[in-house]
Amino acid sequence: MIQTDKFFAPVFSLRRILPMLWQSSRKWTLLSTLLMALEVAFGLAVLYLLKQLVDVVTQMLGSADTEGGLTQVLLFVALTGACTVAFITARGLSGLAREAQGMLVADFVDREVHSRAVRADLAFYESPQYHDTLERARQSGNQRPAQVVSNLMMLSKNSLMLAAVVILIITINWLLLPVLLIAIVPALLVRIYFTRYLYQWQRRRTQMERRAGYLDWLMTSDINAKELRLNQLGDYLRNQYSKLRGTIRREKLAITKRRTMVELVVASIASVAFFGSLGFLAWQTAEGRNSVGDLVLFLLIFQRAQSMGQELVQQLSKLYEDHLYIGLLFEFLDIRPSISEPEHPVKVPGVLSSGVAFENVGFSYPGTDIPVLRDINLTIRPGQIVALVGANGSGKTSLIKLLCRLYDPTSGRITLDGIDVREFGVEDYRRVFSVIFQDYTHYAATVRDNIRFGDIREPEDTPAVKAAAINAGAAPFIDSLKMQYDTPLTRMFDGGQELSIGQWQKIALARAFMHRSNIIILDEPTSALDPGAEFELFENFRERIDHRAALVISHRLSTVRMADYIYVMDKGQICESGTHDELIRQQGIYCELFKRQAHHYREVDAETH
Ligand SMILES: Nc1ncnc2c1ncn2[C@@H]1O[C@H](COP(=O)(O)OP(=O)(O)OP(=O)(O)O)[C@@H](O)[C@H]1O
Repeated sequence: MIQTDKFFAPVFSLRRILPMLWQSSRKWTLLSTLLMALEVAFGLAVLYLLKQLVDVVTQMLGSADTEGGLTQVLLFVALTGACTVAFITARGLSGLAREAQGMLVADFVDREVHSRAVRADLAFYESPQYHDTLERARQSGNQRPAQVVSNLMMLSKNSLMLAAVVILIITINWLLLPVLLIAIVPALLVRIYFTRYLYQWQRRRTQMERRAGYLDWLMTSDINAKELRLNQLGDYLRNQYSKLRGTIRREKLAITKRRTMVELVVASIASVAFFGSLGFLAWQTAEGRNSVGDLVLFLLIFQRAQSMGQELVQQLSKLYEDHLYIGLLFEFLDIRPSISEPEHPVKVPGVLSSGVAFENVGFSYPGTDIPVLRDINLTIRPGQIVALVGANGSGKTSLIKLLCRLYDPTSGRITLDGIDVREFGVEDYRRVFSVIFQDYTHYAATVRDNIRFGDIREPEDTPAVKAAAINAGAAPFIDSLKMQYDTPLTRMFDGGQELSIGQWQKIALARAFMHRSNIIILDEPTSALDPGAEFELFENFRERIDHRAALVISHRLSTVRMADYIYVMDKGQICESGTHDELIRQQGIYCELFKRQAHHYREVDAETH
């Protein structure tokens, strides 16, 4: 039963492929099917006419009316020629239709992959399994779905043609049939065995291929170029890369070698079978038990049957291979976000009344049982500026990820105006926030788009872009750029300009200011800003963010000081909270940190006074 299931498995994957084809290229699918049918019809007609031709010639050899026979022969030759031309035309056009269909389907598959990729949980991006699944989906290729159907059509075509040829061969001598099977079946089994073997090998080697890809990126991308040169890592990385590729190459070559040897043996057996039959038939003809016409037909047909059989074998094994690889694509397309939409989403309030609250929130990253956040209770009220302070790895960024619902808490809950955030539609809820993360993106796009991406619903010429740039302190340097807001950024494409890290950070800040959200979240927003720029930003921060609520993470306590309320985190927990003055009075971790940072400034003050 399992074997039957396996055998028909490629057909089952069709259930998912056919709707895909229909959705992506209805017209070309119909056209290529029609042309393929014509190709089969003309192909069969050619075979039939060929048989008739041989019969007429054989009859003519034994009859006195050579002239009448000759006219008939010429008629069949002309008909066979015409059908051959029609066959070639149909074959050419159906190839064209298949190619057009293939391109459309490939684009459709790409769109599907991208749609899953942009909706997948952040957790997928942060796990190696996700990268493996994506890499395999990519390996499987966006052409596969179209290939499966085209192969299936070719398979049906060749099966029909082969059936016709087999009938012709039986008319010569039925004993030739097992010989034909010997020529075809072992080759099929060998192909299928090696297709599966190679597939399993490739599955095992996904991580190795990805590592090689990663090393290639390290050696060739601009981001790493500086470090690579100064640390002289080039040769080391090249060696690592060569070693990996060497292992992959050797293993693959070993499989190919084995396959070639086995295929050689199988092909030799098929040849022996063919020449054995030829000898047998020649002997039968010499003995007068077969006509010369039969021998001619055998020579014409048997080789053709053998090559058709080989094509059939190739298509069957290709179909099997496509089925295996398309499974990888479906594996990726079946990824569903675990951050799910509620069945009846509650509308997110336009104006917040009590704000956001963490209630006894605990969290571990998926796939680990190490608690990154424990027992977090925290509130951000409308209009309030809240700061989050803590050592590296204390859980500040993780807390933001939870707040924006990039992850859901493992325990406790987060509420917005008292409602559990899981009751809101995900996208609606995320619109409450505008965020800049530490590792914000440098888009290879114009300055305008880099800012407008904060709220892509705004039109291209929105004045909000300039307003955001002014608030972020980015406007002066943007005005000095050659094409101001239309300057393309990064050196990835022609005419692009690179910015300094601090300038990029100002652009990212402007992007966060662009979106008219209720709460602005800034994760280390001033880490690359010069002290002057930082001072300017926070001097009238409340006006800059239009009296909205803000959550600011910073290691610079001079920044943190202006917050209305401060939470201090340590090892995943909130260990202190209060206003700056309250925390100083508590004489705890915050006070200690503040004193240490202030100490350096006092020293300078003392020296200069
Ligand atoms: N994707 C992840 N999967 C598993 N663990 C993670 C992941 N991201 C972070 N962590 C772990 O969670 C803990 C908290 O990390 P987090 O980035 O929240 O700290 P942070 O306070 O923002 O640190 P920093 O000040 O260095 O930015 C760390 O121990 C880190 O190793």
